[in-house]
Amino acid sequence: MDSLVQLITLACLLVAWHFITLARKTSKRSKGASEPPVEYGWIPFIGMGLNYILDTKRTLDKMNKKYGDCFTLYMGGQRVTFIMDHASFAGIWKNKDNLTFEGLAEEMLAKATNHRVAPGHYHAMITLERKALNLANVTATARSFQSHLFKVLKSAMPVHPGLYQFTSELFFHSSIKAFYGEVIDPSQLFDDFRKFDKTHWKLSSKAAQTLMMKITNNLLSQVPTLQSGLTPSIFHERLPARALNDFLLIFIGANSNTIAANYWALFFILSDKDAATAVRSELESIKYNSPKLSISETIRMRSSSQSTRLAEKNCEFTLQKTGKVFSVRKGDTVILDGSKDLFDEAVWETPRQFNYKHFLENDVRKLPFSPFGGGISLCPGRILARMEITIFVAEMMREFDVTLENVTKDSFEPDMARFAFGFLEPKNEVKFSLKRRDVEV
Ligand code: HEM
Repeated sequence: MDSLVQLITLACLLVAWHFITLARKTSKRSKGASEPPVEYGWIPFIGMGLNYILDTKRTLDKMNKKYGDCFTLYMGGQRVTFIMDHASFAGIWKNKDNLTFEGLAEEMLAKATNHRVAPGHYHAMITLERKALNLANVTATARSFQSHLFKVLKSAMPVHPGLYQFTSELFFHSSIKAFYGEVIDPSQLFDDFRKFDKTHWKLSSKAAQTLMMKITNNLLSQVPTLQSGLTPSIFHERLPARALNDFLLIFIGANSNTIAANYWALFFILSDKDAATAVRSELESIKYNSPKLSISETIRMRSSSQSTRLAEKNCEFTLQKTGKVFSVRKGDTVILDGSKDLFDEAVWETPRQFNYKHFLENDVRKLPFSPFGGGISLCPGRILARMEITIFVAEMMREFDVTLENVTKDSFEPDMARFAFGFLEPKNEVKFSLKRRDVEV
């Protein structure tokens, strides 16, 4: 009996091996001359998928060192080509007929929400969102955000174990009120949001999907008619209920990025004497240069977003730094990752250190810096995000003397878990104290 089991096991292993070898040969066979080098990894089918999920940054750095600025990783049966030369991004973004975004975005949304939008629906939603986030609406939302923030700051401040939790709660409260109006009670949403925030980068996580549905349902039950905040102008176009859910979800999800950005901006400015002095002196005037520069520098230090495209046809692109032409196949995913150039010693004076002068002394258009993506998927919330961060930092520093306690090397460490999915969170909480300043605002 034992030997029969062994025989069957051996036969199964042989058949499996045959298919694995066949699959690997097939996927390697049609490699064209100008295709980027491919890394298949050791595990059949999964390929480099596990390495990438477990430690994205390390995997990309390793591959970049091995192959240069363009390479393909075979992951979960798919070919994903990475381009790490920022100078080449503009050309990719311009090629919007061959390299598209919508299908991928629908896929990501389906994974995050467990709901597949109707074909073409994502495009309709985003078009509406772009229209809604026009300058007038964004300015009104930012003003509303400022007044809600101000109200909370004026009231008795709750005690928090650390600056990140404090920032999250304060920002979430004020931004949700700014969007959905006075009727909403953000405290009913916050705990679920934080749980979601901790898991959402694992887009296919069941827990993240359940939490997101809970948050949107809670939100919808609180704001059935959407009578105030920014939302009425958005919903003039009457979306069906399901679309409304997706829509709210995108807005809520965007908070993850902005919260982390607010935190790091405040933290970096407060822990850098020069930056803090420059920002404080400008808060008294109407000139707001230093906060803006510090925010750009914060984004450089801690954003980790990628820009993703799907190849609709076989197509070619040129790597600007080397002039080398590469091709991708129809169906391949193309990911633009600018993280390496954000720390390039040839570009930044002190690449690993917060230095707001990086943006003072350079023409931003010439820097390898596009944290909000580009082309058809350029972030529609970028202006609002920058306004909110500026307001947050300004109000905090105007209202309080904020003292960071026990700042060590560990306090500067980002948590890399969210790398490639947006702004990095801090790995460690920083204790702080607040002393109200006696100023008229
Ligand atoms: C610091 C804060 C933020 C950062 C770093 C950020 C970054 C990004 C990036 C990198 C993309 C993808 C671009 C691409 O694929 O090329 C994106 C897309 C997007 N962002 Fe943001 N974002 C932020 C805040 C916001 C806010 C506040 C909102 C909404 C109010 C928002 C809404 C969106 C939406 C809807 C998309 C998808 C666009 C599309 O599918 O065409 N983001 N963001």
